[in-house]
Amino acid sequence: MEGELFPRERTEIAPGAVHLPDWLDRGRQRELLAACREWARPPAGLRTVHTPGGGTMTARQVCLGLHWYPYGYARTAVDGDGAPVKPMPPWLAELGRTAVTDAYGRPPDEAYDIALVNFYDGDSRMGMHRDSDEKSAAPVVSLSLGDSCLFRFGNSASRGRPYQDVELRSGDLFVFGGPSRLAYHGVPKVLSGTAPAELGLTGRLNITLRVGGLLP
Ligand SMILES: O=C(O)CCC(=O)C(=O)O
Ligand SMILES: [Fe+2]
Repeated sequence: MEGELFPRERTEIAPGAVHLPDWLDRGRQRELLAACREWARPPAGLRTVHTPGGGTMTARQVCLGLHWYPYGYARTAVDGDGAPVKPMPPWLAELGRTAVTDAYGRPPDEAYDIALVNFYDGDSRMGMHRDSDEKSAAPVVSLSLGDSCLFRFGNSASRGRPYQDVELRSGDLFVFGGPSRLAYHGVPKVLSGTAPAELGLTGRLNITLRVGGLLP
């Protein structure tokens, strides 16, 4: 919703977890969307992720820099077509650095070298989980495009309460690091049909930027 009575404000959801609404302007959102469409193409393109327990993730995913699979990182799409993962573009690493600087008032110590792009259609969700396969403690940077969603941000001890639900809209930035780096989080609901019409996206894209601490 635009033109609302009170502008949405920067909010610290938990220590080290910061929501910056409307961080990307429409032009930047369009550029990112165009890039996501290219990354989603084969080889090593968008795929369905299966978990070892027999589950299927409803959000489809493509990775850059290193390929995430449940539960580790590889240089090739080991659970997809086996092709080498696409490189992390320097401009995207720079966007991660700028995001952390804006969220925390100081730049990160390390360079962003991994991106996970998740595509959610109207029925997709993501269960509560921690981003714990990275060796670096650098904050996770999350960018949202398209449909809004309910993002659930919890605690580091369990998937349950206490947690807070935040609406993430197209262009929003969410950064979680420090004491919140290993907090459980998930996406219980995508709000279908809420994407800005001029973006031309049905569904939701989320891009998380991470520092692996894994490359030599
Ligand atoms: O889609 C989101 O907002 C969260 C994605 C996420 O948690 C992940 O990729 O690990
Ligand atoms: Fe995550």
